Amino acid sequence: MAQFSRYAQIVMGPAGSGKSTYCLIMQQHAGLLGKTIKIINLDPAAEIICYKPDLDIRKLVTLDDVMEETELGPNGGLVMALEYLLEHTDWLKETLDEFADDDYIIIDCPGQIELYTHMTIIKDFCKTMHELSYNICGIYTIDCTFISDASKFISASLMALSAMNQMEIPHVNVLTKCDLIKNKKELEDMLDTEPRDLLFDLPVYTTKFKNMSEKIANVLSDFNLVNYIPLDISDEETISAVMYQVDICIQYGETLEVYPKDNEDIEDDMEVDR
Ligand SMILES: Nc1nc2c(ncn2[C@@H]2O[C@H](COP(=O)(O)OP(=O)(O)OP(=O)(O)O)[C@@H](O)[C@H]2O)c(=O)[nH]1
Repeated sequence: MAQFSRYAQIVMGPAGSGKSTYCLIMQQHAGLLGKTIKIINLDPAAEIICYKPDLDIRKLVTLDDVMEETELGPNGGLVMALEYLLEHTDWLKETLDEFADDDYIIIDCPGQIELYTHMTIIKDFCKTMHELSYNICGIYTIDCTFISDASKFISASLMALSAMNQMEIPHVNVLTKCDLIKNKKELEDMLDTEPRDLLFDLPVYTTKFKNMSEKIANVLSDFNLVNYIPLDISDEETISAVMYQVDICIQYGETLEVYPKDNEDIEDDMEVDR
């Protein structure tokens, strides 16, 4: 079995779901706690990014390069650019080796979900990272409006499930943009409710689809397959809670002390120290 000495998160999710913002927020949060998080941009088509990448696929290859040199369109070109990266793991390794051994890495992926739901390219990238001793947790970002009613909840859960199933790495679903939710209690209630108990809210188009949705919701409930952690970027407590969950997933033991679950824990620790 591979021995991991370094840690990383790979951030996946639909276009515009808040992947880059998540990376920036986690980097800033770690900075406040005296930890360094390095961010890798894996999107060769990215134009404007809200953080300064520490490693950037665009320095090796851009989507425009690929499209100019081949007859491929944007989707084929994106896959080819990622394949090019995997053919140049020396470049990747060289840059990663410049990071300190205890630097934590967050990898920001492109928003084309087929990359993690039915293609193997991102999975292959994770295998390469494993070979470079990184233990990786998959973060799947879902815009909180994507689960605002029962039918959206089922669709979003199936989407997250396909990524979990395809990637086969520890996985955390993060519900992004929760700062935009006015009724936080409603969100909390929804997250506390079993998927099968959300069905009363389901619009009934045909009996066939209602039956199918019920069956899917029952499977989600029975196997406790998909859970979401809310992230409100204006609330440091929720940022800590996400980090804590990820740390547990990849057994990042040291950080359990550095990223307490919430402010009460910080205060408790201070009491003990006194
Ligand atoms: N209010 C609020 N806006 C957010 C949050 N996260 C992202 N956004 C906004 O949503 C838009 C998309 O955010 P990004 O972080 O670029 O999303 P992305 O998933 O990286 O986008 P792609 O790389 O294009 O797939 C931007 O306008 C962000 O400012 C959040 O937590 N709260």
